[in-house]
Amino acid sequence: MGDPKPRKVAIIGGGVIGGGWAARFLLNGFDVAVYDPAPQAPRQIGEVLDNARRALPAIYDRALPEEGLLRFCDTLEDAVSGAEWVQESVPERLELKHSVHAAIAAAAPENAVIGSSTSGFKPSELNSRGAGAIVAHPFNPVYLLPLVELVGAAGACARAADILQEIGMYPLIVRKEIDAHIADRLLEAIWRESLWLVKDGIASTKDIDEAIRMGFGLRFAQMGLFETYRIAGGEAGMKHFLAQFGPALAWPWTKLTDVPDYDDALVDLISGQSDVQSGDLPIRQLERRRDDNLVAILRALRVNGDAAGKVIGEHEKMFPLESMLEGLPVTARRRVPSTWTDYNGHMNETFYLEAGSKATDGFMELIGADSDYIAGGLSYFTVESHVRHLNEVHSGDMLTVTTQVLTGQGKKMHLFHRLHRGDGELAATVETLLLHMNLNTRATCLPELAVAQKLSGYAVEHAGLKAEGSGRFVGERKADIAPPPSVRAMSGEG
Ligand SMILES: NC(=O)C1=CN([C@@H]2O[C@H](COP(=O)(O)OP(=O)(O)OC[C@H]3O[C@@H](n4cnc5c(N)ncnc54)[C@H](O)[C@@H]3O)[C@@H](O)[C@H]2O)C=CC1
Ligand SMILES: C[N+](C)(C)CC(=O)CC(=O)[O-]
Repeated sequence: MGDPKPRKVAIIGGGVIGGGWAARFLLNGFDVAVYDPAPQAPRQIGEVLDNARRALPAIYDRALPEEGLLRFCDTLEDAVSGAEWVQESVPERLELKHSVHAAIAAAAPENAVIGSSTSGFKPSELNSRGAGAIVAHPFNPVYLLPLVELVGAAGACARAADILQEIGMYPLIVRKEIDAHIADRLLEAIWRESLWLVKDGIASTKDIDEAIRMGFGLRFAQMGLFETYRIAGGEAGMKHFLAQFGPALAWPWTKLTDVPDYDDALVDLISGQSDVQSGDLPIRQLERRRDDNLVAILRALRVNGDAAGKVIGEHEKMFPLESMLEGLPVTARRRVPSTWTDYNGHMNETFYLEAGSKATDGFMELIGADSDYIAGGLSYFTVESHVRHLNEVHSGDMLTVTTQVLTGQGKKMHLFHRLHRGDGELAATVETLLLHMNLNTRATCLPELAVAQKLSGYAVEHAGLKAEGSGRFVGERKADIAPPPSVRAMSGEG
C-alpha cells in the first residue's frame, strides 16, 4: 500500500493572511506551495510559522499530524499544480484579484477549491470575468481562530467546508452574498464608531481598546451577541431586552452610516495614539502576546466544550494515536506547550501528572471505560500516584506516553505510564493506582464484565514486561529498586 499521497494546497499571496493559511495547512499535515513575488515573503512566512508552531499545538491535548512540506514557487502555475485547494490572499484591490484569479483558473486542477480571503468583495464581483472562486474569509491569526466565512457556489462551499473541518476550522456558510459578508459588517460598525470617537476627541485608541477588552469583548468569545443579550433581558429574556433597549437605536447613540473623512489628520491622530499605546513592542512580540492569550481563552472554552472550544474538541478526535511503542499501547501523545514550562526553563512538575492523567484517560478508553461508560455512572478514581522525573523536558518536545498494566483485577487498576521524549529518552514515569467506582453511590464496585475482561487481558499481556522503577518509595536509592509485587508474583518471587 505505501504511505498515503501527500495532500497539497497552494497559497497565492503570502502576507499576513496568506502566511496564516500556510501555517494552518502545514501544521495539519498538508504540503503547501506558496507563490508571492515579494522578496521578503519567505522570511515573513517563516516568522508567522514560528509563532504558529508555538501556539497551535498548545490548544490540543494530542499531537497534531506530522507537519507538511513548505515550498516557495517562482510562478503561480507551479504553485497551483496538483493542489486540491488554492487560496488567494493578495491585497484587497479588485483589479489585482481579477488578474490573479484569471491565472489561477487557467492553471489549477479542475476540481480544486479556489478560495479568496477577500474581506469585502462578493463572489459575483470576483468572478465577473469568468473565474470560479468562492469567498473563504478567515480571521487573523488564521492558525488559531477557527472561523471561515464561505460565500458562493453551494457545491464548492460544501467541499471547502469538509476540508476546513479537517484543519480544525469552523466554516460558516453565508446564505446570500453581501459586501463584507457577516463578521466584517459587524466589525466595520465598531471600527466606524471608534474612528468617530477618536476624531471627536472623546476617547483615545487606548480608551477604546480598554472599553472593549475590559467588558463586552470578554463576553463575545463564549456567547456572541444574541445569547448575551437574552441573558441581559433577565428572567423575561429577549422580549424584555428588546422592549427596553430596542428604542435606543432611534436615539443619537450612533453616527449610523456616516464615515469620518480618512484624511491625513485622522490617520496621524490614530497612528500616533497607537504608537504611544503599543509602539515599544515589535509586531511579532505583540503577536505572541495575543497568541498566548488566545490559547488560554481557547483552552478555557474547551473545559465546557463551548463555542470555539467545541470545534477544537471535535477536531482532536481526528488525530489517531500511534498504536504501540515497545510492546505497550500509546495512550497519550502531544507536543509540550510553552505554557507548561516554568522559571527553570523546563516542563513544570504539574504537567507530568497532567500527562499521566491524560494517559489514564486514553487507557480507560482502550478498555471501554469511555465517556459513554462514565455517563452510565461507572468510572475509575485515582487513589495514589508516584511521579519520577528522569530527564528534562522542554517546550516543543514531543511527549509520547505508554501504559503498562501492573495489576488489573477486581476493583483495582494499577498502571505504569512512561513519558518518552521525541529523542526516545525516558523523561518520567507516572505510577498510579485507581479503584473502580459507582458515581451515584460514590462507593467502590466491580467494573462491567467487558471492561474487566479487557483490563485483565492487558494485565496478562504485560505481565512479562519489566517495569523498572515501579513500586518505589520516595527517596529510595536506585540500587534498592525491587520489582513491584505483581511482577514478583508473575516471576514466582515473593
Ligand atoms: N489583514 C487582515 O486582518 C485580513 C485580511 N484579509 C484579506 O486577505 C487578503 C490579503 O490581506 P493581507 O494578508 O492583510 O495583505 P498583505 O499586504 O499582508 O499581503 C498581501 C501579499 O500578497 C502579495 N502579492 C501582491 N501581489 C501578488 C500577486 N500578483 N501574486 C501573488 N502575491 C501577490 C504581496 O507581496 C503580499 O505579501 C485581502 O483580500 C484582505 O482583505 C482577510 C482577513 C483578515
Ligand atoms: C480589517 N479586516 C477587514 C481586514 C478584518 C478582517 O477581514 C477579518 C479580521 O481578521 O478581523
